[in-house]
Amino acid sequence: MDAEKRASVYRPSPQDTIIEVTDMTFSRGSRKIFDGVSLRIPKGKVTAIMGPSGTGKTTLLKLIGGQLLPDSGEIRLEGQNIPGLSRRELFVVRERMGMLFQSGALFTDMNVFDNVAFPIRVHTQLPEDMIRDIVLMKLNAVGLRGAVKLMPSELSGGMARRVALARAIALDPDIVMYDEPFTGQDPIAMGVLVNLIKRLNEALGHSSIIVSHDIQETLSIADYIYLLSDGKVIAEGTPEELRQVESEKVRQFVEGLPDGPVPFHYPAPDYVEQLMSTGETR
Ligand SMILES: Nc1ncnc2c1ncn2[C@@H]1O[C@H](COP(=O)(O)OP(=O)(O)OP(=O)(O)O)[C@@H](O)[C@H]1O
Repeated sequence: MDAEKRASVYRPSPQDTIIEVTDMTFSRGSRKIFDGVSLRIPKGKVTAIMGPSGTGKTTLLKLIGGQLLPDSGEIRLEGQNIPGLSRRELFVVRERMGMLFQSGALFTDMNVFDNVAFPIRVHTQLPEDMIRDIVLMKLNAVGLRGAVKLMPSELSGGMARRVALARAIALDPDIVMYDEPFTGQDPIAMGVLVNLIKRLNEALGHSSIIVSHDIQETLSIADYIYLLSDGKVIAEGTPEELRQVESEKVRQFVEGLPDGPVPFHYPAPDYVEQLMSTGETR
């Protein structure tokens, strides 16, 4: 890339950063998941964290949310180091984070209204009439105000995901984290969610972080992407930039190829030897 082009390329700067991860390491047993990762999540934008399966994308969201502690390094939310916070401080910081996890199902014994009201009731002392207005506003934003009285069992998969999204934004978070938001959705529901995530990001001004395997959908709404592999950031940039990177590893990923420099198989002993051996496999 020539100097003039490079100068015009967008990079998150310290001024527009909401989360800064610096030289972070994290291991699970003897397996190093992160080996000195540094990245910035820009304010008000949609940032995608992508990479091969098992590379630690969900783990990164949990580290940012303070559910896991890194072995070393910093994870700063506008200056506050999340791993260094007390439980009480973390509770307050979490009000600023909305999370939409794939497994984060709705409470099945509560109707749509109570599901969305739940975090407001836990985190605030607001009177019920104000809670009602907020819940209706959030449901309206995801197009489901009319579903307010339904039980989760009466919703389609796409509707349930949108109610979960209304719940994730109930407290007007500064950051919304999405873990595989499109998984299991039919193409129409997926398109609705893709648009919704982008629209809400623009309308509400929060910063979105998306972890997803749905490469084309994610690239279509991401402002900035970090590609993780082997415990590190191996590429970053706008969707256009990543599409132009020539590294085979990046190409394999951006083009969604099942195999390439990043192997399909999780590291394993030799297959034939394992089948022939009588040793422990479980
Ligand atoms: N609770 C846990 N205990 C031990 N190891 C775990 C645990 N959760 C995840 N891991 C391991 O940590 C690594 C990273 O997992 P993680 O779920 O963050 O990956 P990912 O990139 O989100 O994967 P995928 O794209 O398949 O969802 C994997 O090797 C996984 O086996």
